[in-house]
Amino acid sequence: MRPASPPDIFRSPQMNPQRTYDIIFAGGGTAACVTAGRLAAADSGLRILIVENGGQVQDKPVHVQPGRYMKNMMAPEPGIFTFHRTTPSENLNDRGLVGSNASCVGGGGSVNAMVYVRAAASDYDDWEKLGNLGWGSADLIPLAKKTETYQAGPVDSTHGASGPLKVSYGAHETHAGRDFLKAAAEYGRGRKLTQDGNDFFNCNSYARAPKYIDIETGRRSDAAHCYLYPQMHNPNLNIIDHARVVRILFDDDHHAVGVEYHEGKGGEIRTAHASRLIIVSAGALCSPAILERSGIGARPLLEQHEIEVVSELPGVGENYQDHTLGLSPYLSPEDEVTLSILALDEKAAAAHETEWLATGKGLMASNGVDAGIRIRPNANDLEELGPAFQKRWDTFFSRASDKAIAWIGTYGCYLGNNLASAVRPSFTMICITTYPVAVGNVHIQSRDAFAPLQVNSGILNSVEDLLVLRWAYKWARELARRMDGYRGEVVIDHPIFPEGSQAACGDAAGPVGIDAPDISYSKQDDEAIDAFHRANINMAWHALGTCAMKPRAQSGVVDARLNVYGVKNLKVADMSIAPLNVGANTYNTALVIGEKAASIIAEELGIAGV
Ligand SMILES: Cc1cc2nc3c(=O)[nH]c(=O)nc-3n(C[C@H](O)[C@H](O)[C@H](O)COP(=O)(O)OP(=O)(O)OC[C@H]3O[C@@H](n4cnc5c(N)ncnc54)[C@H](O)[C@@H]3O)c2cc1C
Repeated sequence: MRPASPPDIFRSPQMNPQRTYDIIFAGGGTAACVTAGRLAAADSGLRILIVENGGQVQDKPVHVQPGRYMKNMMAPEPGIFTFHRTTPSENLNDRGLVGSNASCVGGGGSVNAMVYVRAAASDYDDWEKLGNLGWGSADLIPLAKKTETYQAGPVDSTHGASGPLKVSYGAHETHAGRDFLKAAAEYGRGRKLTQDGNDFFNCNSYARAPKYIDIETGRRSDAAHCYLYPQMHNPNLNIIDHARVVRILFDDDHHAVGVEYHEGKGGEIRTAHASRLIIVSAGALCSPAILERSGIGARPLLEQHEIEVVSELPGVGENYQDHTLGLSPYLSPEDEVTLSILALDEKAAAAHETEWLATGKGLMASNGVDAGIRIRPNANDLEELGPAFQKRWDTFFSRASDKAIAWIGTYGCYLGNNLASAVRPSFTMICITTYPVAVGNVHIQSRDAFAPLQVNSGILNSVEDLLVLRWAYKWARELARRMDGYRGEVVIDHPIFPEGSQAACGDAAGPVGIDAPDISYSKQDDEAIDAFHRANINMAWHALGTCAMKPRAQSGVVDARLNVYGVKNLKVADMSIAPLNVGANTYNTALVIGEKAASIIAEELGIAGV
């Protein structure tokens, strides 16, 4: 059935007075900006519309000044995130977690921590083995290279020289980053320092942490500013912001022909038409919701909400994965100025902003993350991880030497659950578990596009994931205790160890010696660590997998050309298509998916030069 009313899309001043587009993007986040930017640059005649839930970000300090990321984390400006409360789970002390996605042009890339970590080559090879021809590492690494101008070291077979995004170490190095690498070099535990921890193949070496910050300007380097906005002189490229897509519209032959969206929160419903293609790109939490509201999903769910079934795909919203985020803050010397100040003290932040405006340097040019390691256990570590982890190791990790069990790094500021603790200078050890066993799902609870989604994170449903967190907590604590700036633990953000425990936390006058014995943990101490994680752990906001690129018979939602099964002219392009997890923060992979989508679409539409 064709939509009845004609589209009305003249709201935005940038709008071109056209009523039908060639391509419409439902969601204007990371992948959408890459794909739309590439296509618009290659064919300026292509009529493209992006319908984005959030607002514009161009040159806004909260988005372009890297240090403002801290404020976004501790007290975000209203409207730049959509938060999703997950269903409480007994594995998380009956807590629901807070999932989030950015809500602005550029999506996660406009608000994220700018940490540059790339997947393992074997992650993409595993995707290809599922039947996704053209999605192996040999195809995707060149696309990762294409995204970047690598300012952090030599350009080589995986790092690019002329891509839109600038990647550097930034113009400000935190004490925590320096101390981490110094302690790691001496304490090491069999691991070495490397110049490049992000070549897709190297794993288990300490390294400086590159970031999506342009060393020349000190600005965040993101998909909106580097791919999309440079094309906005083109009147055929249009964005409607503050517009939430309700659903995709289909004709009688199941061709996607338009999108229906709310103009503003609860505002009028409008439609826009596309003659060639619609691309759902609303991120792993919201893309499945758009599909379900459009009649694509599991039949029982659609019928429950009285939605006409257009394509029965039970995999929509399933296979939801993320990483698990463990944070343990440590006290720094009293006189240390850390990034926390940018979130806590607007006057101080203003002074750092002035420096940033004049020089592009200083605290405001930093994301606070200067060192880390994609870590893989050795024989001793495996013994510590214990027999319950062994099967996971044997069946998953042992076969691929580039797969890490966690990324452990340091933030030069307080990141914990108790804002009041942020006033004392501190640094934080972060552990992101890379391939949790946990798999959850996300589904609509109503046809209303503003109704909360039902999100089951699955986090800590498996004991193996708890064991990795326990091991990583201890490992990170040993390193932290040897860092020059260590002055003890921020006790409230650590496990409550039993009275008399050798593992008890507290203030310290300074670091222990490099050769000091490691802390010995009793069985009760281990239980305290596990209890702490169940009560405090969150997800890393690296959602993926909910519109998985897999064969339809295996609960897949899109094929290797990103086409949604059972309908025509409809693709999905964002982190939701990742069929399996990647062992890294997900921005780099989202960019790669955007590039891959651009090349697939260009090929199909006969556009050269993408
Ligand atoms: C706070 C935070 C910090 C992070 N830090 C890092 C990091 O340091 N390094 C890293 O590698 N990764 C990081 N990530 C993850 C990374 O940013 C994401 O994986 C990536 O941006 C996902 O890209 P995407 O295209 O799949 O979706 P997104 O970039 O999330 O884009 C989806 C877009 O769709 C829009 N949308 C949703 N629903 C609708 C609708 N119904 N109608 C219209 N528009 C809609 C959203 O507003 C959003 O703009 C972080 C993520 C967050 C949230």
